[in-house]
Amino acid sequence: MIELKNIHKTFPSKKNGEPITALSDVSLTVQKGEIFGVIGYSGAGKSTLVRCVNHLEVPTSGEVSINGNVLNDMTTEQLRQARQNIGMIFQGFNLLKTANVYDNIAIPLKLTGVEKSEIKKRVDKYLDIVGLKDKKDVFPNQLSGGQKQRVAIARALSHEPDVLLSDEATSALDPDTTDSILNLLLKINAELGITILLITHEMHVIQKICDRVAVMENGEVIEQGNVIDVYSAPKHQTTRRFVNSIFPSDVPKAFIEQLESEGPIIDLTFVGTSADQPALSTVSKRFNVDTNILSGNIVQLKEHPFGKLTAHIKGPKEETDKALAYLEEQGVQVSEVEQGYDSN
Ligand SMILES: Nc1ncnc2c1ncn2[C@@H]1O[C@H](COP(=O)(O)OP(=O)(O)OP(=O)(O)O)[C@@H](O)[C@H]1O
Repeated sequence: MIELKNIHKTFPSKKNGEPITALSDVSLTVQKGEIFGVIGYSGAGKSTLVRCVNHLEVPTSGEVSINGNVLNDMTTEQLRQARQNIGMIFQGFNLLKTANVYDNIAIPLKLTGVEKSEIKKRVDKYLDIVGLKDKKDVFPNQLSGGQKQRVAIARALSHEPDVLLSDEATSALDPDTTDSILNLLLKINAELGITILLITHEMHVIQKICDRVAVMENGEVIEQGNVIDVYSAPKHQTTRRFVNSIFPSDVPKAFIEQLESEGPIIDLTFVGTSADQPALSTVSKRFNVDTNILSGNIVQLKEHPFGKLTAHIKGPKEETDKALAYLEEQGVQVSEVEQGYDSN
């Protein structure tokens, strides 16, 4: 379990001005065995946060603990040992260019005192897990970006950590390669039970593999929770922007404004099995309203379908009110789109 309590991090300003606050009172708990994602725009403080977890950045104040061991209190030697339990992968892979794949994994193991026969066993085991058994003798410049990241993952796993930190590990990869690396992280989490804390600026990464998510802005966590809850009822404006970004509306604002005079425009969010229910179609049969779908899409969250429709409900106010209440009873999240839909 990773526990961050009231973390503050400031950096001295380069021009002797005010110190830069990168993290402000951040508290997070990542449960053992889960995949936890931190999302935010550039400069939100994500990298600083993830680097505080293994004390690559030492927090200005606040406490970091892994499996109950508080990193702040540790001696240099204790911290070195604790870090072996925390693997990390990076956007830029950080491989040794002059060493082949085998040595990229073997050298760090040798430096931590692992025996030669054990090193061979581990390199073989983890190259097999990442699907690169046949690339042992190859040098990094002969590998694709996805293969380089697989080597980096094997290197991190070879220390047999409980925790894997991922700092934008798929940001430099194309969409298909990103998906294959995300599938590999899912496999590692499921089969080896490794807890994963990842940071990203891509919603796709969150929805594909994360159980829980925290949203960061200006060095603060502005919202956190189960991915399904945060996606279906985002509270903060920035979270809504992220969620809307996966459902870009192609309905012209002027058209929506024109329709609004004849009845509400609503966003309907479906979670889990209710995504398959034709709730909207029953509404026009039960009540004196006409429904018209303006746009819609369904995405797959880690385990559940999650859909959003923008629809126009046309009819007398008392009937449209009843229709909206009925939809909510059916487990559909309904929110009225006011003054035209704006995906930003
Ligand atoms: N070593 C440093 N010295 C001074 N300021 C820093 C340092 N590292 C980060 N910062 C500042 O702290 C803030 C948060 O940066 P951080 O890199 O953690 O954000 P981020 O969300 O990871 O952004 P990005 O996605 O662009 O990497 C920024 O204002 C940044 O300029």
